[in-house]
Amino acid sequence: MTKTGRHSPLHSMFGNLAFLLRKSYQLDKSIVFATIAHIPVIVLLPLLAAYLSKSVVELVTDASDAGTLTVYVLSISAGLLAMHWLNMYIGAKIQFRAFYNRFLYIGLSIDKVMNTDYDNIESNSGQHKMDKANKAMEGDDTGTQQFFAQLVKCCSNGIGLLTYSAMLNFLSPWVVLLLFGSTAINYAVNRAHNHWVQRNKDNWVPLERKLSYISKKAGDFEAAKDMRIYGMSGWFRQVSKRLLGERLGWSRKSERRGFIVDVLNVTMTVVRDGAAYGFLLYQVTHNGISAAEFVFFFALITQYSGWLLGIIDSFNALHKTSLAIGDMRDYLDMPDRSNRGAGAALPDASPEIRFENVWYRHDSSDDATIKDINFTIRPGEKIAIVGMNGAGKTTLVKLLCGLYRPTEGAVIAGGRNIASYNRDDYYKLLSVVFQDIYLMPFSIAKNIALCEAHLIDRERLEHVLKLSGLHEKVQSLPEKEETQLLKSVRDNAIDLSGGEKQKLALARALYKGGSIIVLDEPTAALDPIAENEMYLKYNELTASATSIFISHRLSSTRFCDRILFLENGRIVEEGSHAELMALGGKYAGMFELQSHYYKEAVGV
Ligand SMILES: Nc1ncnc2c1ncn2[C@@H]1O[C@H](COP(=O)(O)OP(=O)(O)OP(=O)(O)O)[C@@H](O)[C@H]1O
Repeated sequence: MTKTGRHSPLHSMFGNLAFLLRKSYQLDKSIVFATIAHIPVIVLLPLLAAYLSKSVVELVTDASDAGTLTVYVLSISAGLLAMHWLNMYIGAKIQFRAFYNRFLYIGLSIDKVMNTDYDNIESNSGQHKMDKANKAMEGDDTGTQQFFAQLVKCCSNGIGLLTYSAMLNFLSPWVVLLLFGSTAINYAVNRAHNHWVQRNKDNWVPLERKLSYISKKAGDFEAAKDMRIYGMSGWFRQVSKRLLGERLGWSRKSERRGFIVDVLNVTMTVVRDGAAYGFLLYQVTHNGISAAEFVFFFALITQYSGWLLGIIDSFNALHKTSLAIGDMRDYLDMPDRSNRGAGAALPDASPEIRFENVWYRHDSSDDATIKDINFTIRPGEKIAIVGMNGAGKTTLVKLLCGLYRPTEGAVIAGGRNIASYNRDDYYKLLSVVFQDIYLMPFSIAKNIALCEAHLIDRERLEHVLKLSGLHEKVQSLPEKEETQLLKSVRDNAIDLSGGEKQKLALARALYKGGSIIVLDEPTAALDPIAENEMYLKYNELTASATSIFISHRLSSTRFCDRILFLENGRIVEEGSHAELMALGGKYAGMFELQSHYYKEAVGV
């Protein structure tokens, strides 16, 4: 949808600048000091040069001797050279620190993405905020890196402008008025253009996100098989071409407007300078100002337009920077609704879990995914949740984990609403194997223990490797549990098969030793022998924990104490395997359907 309506940024320009100054002062004081030191140097440099020209003309017209002239010129030139060196030194220092600062902000963004509430980054609005914020941090030309250079330019241009205005006032206030008035017009035009860009960003940021997804996926090894077998490359190219076309359409609009703004700026500058020089010549011919004064004022007027253009450019750049910083703040300030402060004490043993009238609706959906769910899992009880694809099983697990907050109702663990626990404390209770398994380019040991090598409990590691069925495989590798994973990142690494990854994820959950164990389709990729071994060991795996087992293979539910059958977000049947079979309802129907093929195969 195209949006061209006006909407104001949430943060004011000065609010954003104050934020960045304050934050940068906390993170890296030296950049703030370098910025302050750079401003007077930039203002004094051209003034010194103008003064040098004026003095030389004065000495020549006063017929001073060559010796005085040489000493004078040499000393002012030495001063100028020293100022230039200082200017370059501080400029380089600011550049380097700004680069470093940008990485500090990237660090803040990484902290945010890793720590903010899960639903903040899963939602479309959260993703959108993250994309816009990343634009303030990705690359040398972005808000967080450019801010200090632009601030230096803006302040030095501002101070230069005031100083030169005061001096040109001696020549004529009309010159100052002419120079100043025309600048105000330039500024207004540029500001309107920047606002247009900001207002319309929402039209192209989603396009860029899609384009970036396509370029990532096209080069992603994981997608390489499907790309080839399903001949997706032509289709990808078409989608990419269409998106690029839309994106270029917006670029064209923006460039066209930018071009008109540039033409206006240049025209105003030429007219302004022409009028000022004309006035100066008139003063020479009619009011008899001296040659030295002419040279001095000429230099001032020339530099004045430099300050003026500089102030327009740097103020506009600062304004752009501020908008980008506003985007970053919108993202960094995204509030967490979960409890991040002191929370209730965690239960000592495996807790009772209760869902009380729980409803959940995804932001992007009209219908609720979870509808008025009520159930209790006793401490240490083993529950199976079954149901068709999309019934809401994983959503239920995310609610239990506190990754989603119920739209209505409450999830109770250990007698308390889980919202009353500190969020990160509560996570300590949980050992979860999700369907999508996340491996990192570290050793197998680190992938299981998720900590530095010296902190790994080796006995525990060995134990969980055996329990998860991965021990034999690990022992067969030359470097055993120190074998590195992810070939796409490390040369000396290996990749695990789908089933081995699932075993590793189980080992990770067991190593953590949470008192609530949730296994979401943990056997989907296991061979029948490995699957059977896991069922046999299930009591040992989940000993002393309250556990939830989600599976489509209904044979697996027999070792659970109770089964919840979920359909369209509601629990429609509940009981032990025997009870549900006796009921002859949906569970029994599904079980019969699955076992039918096995019976047929063995001729039962
Ligand atoms: N982030 C989301 N935004 C909108 N809808 C979602 C989101 N995540 C899941 N859904 C929808 O919620 C419904 C339940 O999804 P869920 O993953 O809980 O099902 P499931 O029972 O675990 O399915 P499966 O057996 O296939 O794993 C689905 O219809 C799905 O499309």
